Amino acid sequence: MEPHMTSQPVGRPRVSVVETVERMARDASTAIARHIGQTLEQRDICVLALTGGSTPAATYEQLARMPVPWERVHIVQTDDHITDEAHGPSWQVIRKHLLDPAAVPAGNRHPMPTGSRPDPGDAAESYARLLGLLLVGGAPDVVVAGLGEDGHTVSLFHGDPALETDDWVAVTQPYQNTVRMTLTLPVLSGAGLRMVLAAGGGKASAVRAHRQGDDPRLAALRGLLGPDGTLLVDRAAFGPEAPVADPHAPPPR
Ligand SMILES: O=C1O[C@H](COP(=O)(O)O)[C@@H](O)[C@H](O)[C@H]1O
Repeated sequence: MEPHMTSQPVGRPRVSVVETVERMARDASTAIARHIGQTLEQRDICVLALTGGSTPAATYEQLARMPVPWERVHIVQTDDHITDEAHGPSWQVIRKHLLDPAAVPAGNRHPMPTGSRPDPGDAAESYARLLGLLLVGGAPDVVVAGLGEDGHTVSLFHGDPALETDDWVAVTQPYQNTVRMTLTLPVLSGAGLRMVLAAGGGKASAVRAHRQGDDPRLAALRGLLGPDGTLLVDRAAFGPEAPVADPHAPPPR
């Protein structure tokens, strides 16, 4: 078994460190499947809010191979690009690595209406109405997010008004030449399981800033994780000071 480490100095955010993206995928998919099972013991359906990007693909692939009752699991998006295509690139990642291999029923797939130009504001409102029908207690059961090299998570960018709104779904200012649709902290922060996945040395500076304190660029990450969310990183994203491995540490809860 590959080593698994946890770094949690007193008063600092919880960061779980694993050696490889494969181990990250195993730990994250195990935690997600366990949370789905626990939720379905209480209710008829479970709602996963999932991000795109490259990092969670391996997690989705492992989750797709697990014995999950997908007919009772609904998939929504945390964020995506507004494009001229029918669906944004993040939905393509979720569909390719999870929905199709797991044969998630069509009625349980809820892509953001990001192709709905020319009025993204209306599209965001319609997605918020859908969430109002699906979510119990105003939050998904599980949130899986990623981390940008500049410290953003989902599509909540430092300085963007989407960080301040009470609306559940927002349209961002242009970021790197794209406008995004994103769930916001009021809906994301209430999820029972919140995991942010970060891999590779490009994320090390953002992970270090998060561990060190209250850098304003990391406000979205802090808000999403809250006191009990997990930032799960590989050794490269943690940086050279990664703690000594504990091969017996359990996956994060
Ligand atoms: O820009 C974004 O990037 C992050 C991280 O992507 P990754 O490819 O490095 O995993 C992604 O999670 C986020 O949704 C998106 O806005």
